[in-house]
Amino acid sequence: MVDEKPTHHKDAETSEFPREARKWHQEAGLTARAPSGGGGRHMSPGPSCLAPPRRRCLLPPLLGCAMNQNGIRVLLFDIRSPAQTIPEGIQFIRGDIRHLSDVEKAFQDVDVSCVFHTASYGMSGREQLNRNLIEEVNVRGTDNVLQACRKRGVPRLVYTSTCNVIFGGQVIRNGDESLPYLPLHLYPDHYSRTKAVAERKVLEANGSALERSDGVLRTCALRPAGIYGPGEQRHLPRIVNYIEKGLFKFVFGDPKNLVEFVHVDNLVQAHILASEALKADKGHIASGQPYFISDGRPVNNFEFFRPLVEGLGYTFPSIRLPVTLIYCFAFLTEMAHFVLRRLYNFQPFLTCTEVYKTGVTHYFSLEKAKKELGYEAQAFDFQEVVEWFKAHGHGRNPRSRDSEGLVWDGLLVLLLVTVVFMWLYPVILSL
Ligand SMILES: NC(=O)c1ccc[n+]([C@@H]2O[C@H](COP(=O)([O-])OP(=O)(O)OC[C@H]3O[C@@H](n4cnc5c(N)ncnc54)[C@H](O)[C@@H]3O)[C@@H](O)[C@H]2O)c1
Repeated sequence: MVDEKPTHHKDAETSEFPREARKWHQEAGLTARAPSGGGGRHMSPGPSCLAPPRRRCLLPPLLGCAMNQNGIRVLLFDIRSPAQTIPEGIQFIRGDIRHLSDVEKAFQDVDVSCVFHTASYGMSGREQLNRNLIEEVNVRGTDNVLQACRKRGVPRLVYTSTCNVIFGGQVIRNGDESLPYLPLHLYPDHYSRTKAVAERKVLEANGSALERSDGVLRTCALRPAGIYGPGEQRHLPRIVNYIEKGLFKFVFGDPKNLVEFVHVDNLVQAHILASEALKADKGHIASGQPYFISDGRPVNNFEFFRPLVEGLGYTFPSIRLPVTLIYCFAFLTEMAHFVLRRLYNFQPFLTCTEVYKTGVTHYFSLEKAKKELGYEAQAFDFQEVVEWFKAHGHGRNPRSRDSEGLVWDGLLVLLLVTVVFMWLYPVILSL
């Protein structure tokens, strides 16, 4: 994703999507503002950018929208078309980051001043198990972006990394950017491993010479916690699906285990601040630097989702299971997926990595981001997420019958008995 020279909304009127863009504006509550000249310090998406409950919480379009609102021309490069019609002033280019020719095509005939590399693959669910694709998108894709930046003389690159580049299932409390990467074999999943490899490549590319100018490429990486917001499409629909199917019957791990999340608007703000902090007038302070980004409020993973469960009219589970038991269950599910994937590529209930990410304490200090980027996390109410789901037809019907729930309860008990049995089997044999 790239931003360019400042543009005027008049230009945008002749852009590719004028009619749809107007519709999007109306749907999303977007109000076009006069361009600021492109160098604005406070480039916030603001409440008018994409107003709940209609908007979708997807980082690339929201970031593009925020930049665009400040009068900056934006090119959105993605393999998938945006779920919503994009606003005026944003041009969408379909392409595959795995193909250098696609990436280079996106840079043609434009004077790109900053690339926000947010594309990735394999973070959650069954995606996590597709190692080849994960490697190709996250590592080769990043190589292609770096190559295109150097070749086309792009001076700034902000990479959207993840806090998982230094988390391998170990307890981390208030960790900071001095924590080392893990040896590659210790990453619990291929997504985290490839994100770490890609982040290193991005940070090592800082200071490399540009082909078309005397300048150098300046890079930095943001390491967000789990992203949420109204219309988030990766984690929340899966969770709501489990809740609605009656599968959210237990929580696991110690209630004192803490993780953290970041509202998409805070993350958008962090990206904009990071791109500014790569400029000369900020002393290139972010050059070659990683930054943890979150809401700054460590919370128990399940408690974080309590407002969603209860807000949709369901009962928050009172059963609490040990992490090791759930890990065993996840391991068996992954094995079953491995064996059956060609016949039936089902969505695993939980993967081993998801058990770590949700059940083991890991949260990070925001001090560096505050000091060097000027990042300040705004507080958000989870109720807006609940309202989004309600506005999209979710929520328990009080008159609904519980028979389906009983079937799922039965299945769940059966699964747990199987797991416990398999867990105890070696112990029984050794007696
Ligand atoms: N969602 C989270 O909780 C979370 C947490 C930490 C870090 N991150 C990072 O934030 C970024 C955005 O997260 P997200 O959940 O929106 O990610 P996502 O998986 O939805 O993917 C981001 C975008 O990459 C695009 N993409 C995938 N393969 C592509 C390809 N081959 N060519 C071009 N585009 C391709 C997708 O279409 C999508 O629009 C990612 O880099 C992710 O690693 C996300």
